[in-house]
Amino acid sequence: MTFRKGNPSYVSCLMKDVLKSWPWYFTSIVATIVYLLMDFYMRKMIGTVADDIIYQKESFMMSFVLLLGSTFLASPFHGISTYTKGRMSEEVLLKLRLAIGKKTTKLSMPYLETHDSGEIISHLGSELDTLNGFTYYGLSMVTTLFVQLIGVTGFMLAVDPEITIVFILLSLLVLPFSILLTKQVRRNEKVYRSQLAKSQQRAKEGINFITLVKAFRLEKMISNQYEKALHQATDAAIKNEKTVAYVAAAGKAIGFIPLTVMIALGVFRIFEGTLTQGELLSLVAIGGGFFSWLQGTPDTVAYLRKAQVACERVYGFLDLPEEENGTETKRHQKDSCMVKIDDVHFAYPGEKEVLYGISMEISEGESVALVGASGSGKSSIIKLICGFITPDSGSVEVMGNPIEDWNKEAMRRNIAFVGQESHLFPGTLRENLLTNHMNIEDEKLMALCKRAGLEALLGERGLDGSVGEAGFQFSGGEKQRITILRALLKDADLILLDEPTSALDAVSEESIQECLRMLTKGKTSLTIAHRMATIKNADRIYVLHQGRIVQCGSHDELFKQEGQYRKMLKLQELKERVI
Ligand SMILES: Nc1ncnc2c1ncn2[C@@H]1O[C@H](COP(=O)(O)OP(=O)(O)OP(=O)(O)O)[C@@H](O)[C@H]1O
Repeated sequence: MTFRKGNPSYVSCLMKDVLKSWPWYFTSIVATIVYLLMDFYMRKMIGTVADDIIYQKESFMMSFVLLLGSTFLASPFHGISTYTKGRMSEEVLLKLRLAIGKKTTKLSMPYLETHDSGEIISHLGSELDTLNGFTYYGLSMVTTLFVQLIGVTGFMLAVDPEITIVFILLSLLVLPFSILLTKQVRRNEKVYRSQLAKSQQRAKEGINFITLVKAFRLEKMISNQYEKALHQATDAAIKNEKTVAYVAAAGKAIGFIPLTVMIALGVFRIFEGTLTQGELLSLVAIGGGFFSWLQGTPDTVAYLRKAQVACERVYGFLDLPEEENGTETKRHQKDSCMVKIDDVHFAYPGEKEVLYGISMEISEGESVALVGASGSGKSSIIKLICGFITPDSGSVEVMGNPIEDWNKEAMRRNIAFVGQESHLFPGTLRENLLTNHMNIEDEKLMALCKRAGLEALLGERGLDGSVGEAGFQFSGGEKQRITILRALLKDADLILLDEPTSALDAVSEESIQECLRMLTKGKTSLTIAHRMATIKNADRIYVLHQGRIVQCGSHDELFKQEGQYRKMLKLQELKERVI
């Protein structure tokens, strides 16, 4: 996709994309121009045939053949113009859809965490539809405007210069009038688009979190928010419809002036003997056709303004800064520290600092744990290692390379992550397990699934059975075990676990611990754990308190110290005894 960073003229970006489909675009323009010229010629010939009949000229047959010939010849060009316009629009649309999809995966995490996904859905939906309409109708109208003007002027001038000049000057009054009166359409369209996006987001939340919505009886809240956004969108759309209606009505009223003046002048000239009835008929046919086209301009200009907003929103989205990526091709430097974080300070945009001078190391093959109260910054450290967030100061090295030098996709190929919530993608069980397009024999895959306690599941649907939308058909424990197997099959060098058992009960947790042991065996791992018992065997434990590392050591070392670790352990033991 072509777009220039920071350039507000996104319409020119759309034009560049249109020009990439230049064979279709130019064919459509040429076909439209030929069609228009033939149409004007045909209109002119109507008057000539009329005069030939009135004055019983011998040229009647010839004029009649020319009139019929131009009518028949014009039609295929109209067909070619329609097809090529459609073809070009679809090509542009496909490129934009692909670019939006790709962009979504490249946006920075802070952007995705702070923006509604409804925005992205609206870019892919109604905004692209508007752009499609623009490339199909609007663009050819704008591009052929001059041909219309020149064609009309030329053909009419050939009939009668005086009437032509009066008619064209009066007709052109409609253009500035349309541009001025449709100014506020753009403002309302912006409100319409953003509120529509908001309503789509609310609807999506209602569907995605249906269990939560029903359990907490949030239906009313969600539907109120949905309705409010939808009403605001509709209000803005209605305001626009009103403006367009006023402008269209006024355009029609003003529109009759040039036509009436032309007919009056023409009749006067017929009586004067300086114009024939046929010539007036030609003038009315050409001018009338052009004028019905020009009368539609208020609608067209309003539509172009809407398309401009859609263009700004779609290309503005494509112009958003992407996740920072190193340009060098880095590889995992064996025998170097897997992770080295040195004096890192970090604050989320517009928030106060959440990490204060964090320093930690994870050597190859080590199993390291991170513990701390909720909100102490554990997940933020994982995001730092994955390159989802960038430190404000200090440095992060992953697999022997400064994180800013890594191409993030290449780096993450070496990292497997299991988070607090598991998610299955629509598709088969096999597709959910083999994310790296790797070839693994079915027997081996089945054996792993059995070890992970997924035997019953396999029996029912096999590896190629569908997991359903978002894995709704699976229990939390089953989904989490599939997620862990997915990480295991990735065969990554570094395993990051962010409380993978926090959402499960003690019984499910036990079955998952076995999967986790399979996953981390012989690998370097960093585990965030809320149950202290699960990380007792870690080589090293970092204790985080309000964004700072306050203790570091093995379980035995930390247990001997009077500190945060011991406090947390005692608190948990107490809780478990009460339970
Ligand atoms: N995207 C974000 N934007 C702004 N603040 C954030 C964001 N993500 C986390 N925070 C804040 O940063 C702090 C640390 O959050 P973090 O998720 O790292 O803590 P945590 O120790 O993993 O917590 P928990 O155990 O509850 O998951 C918290 O105060 C949190 O509110």
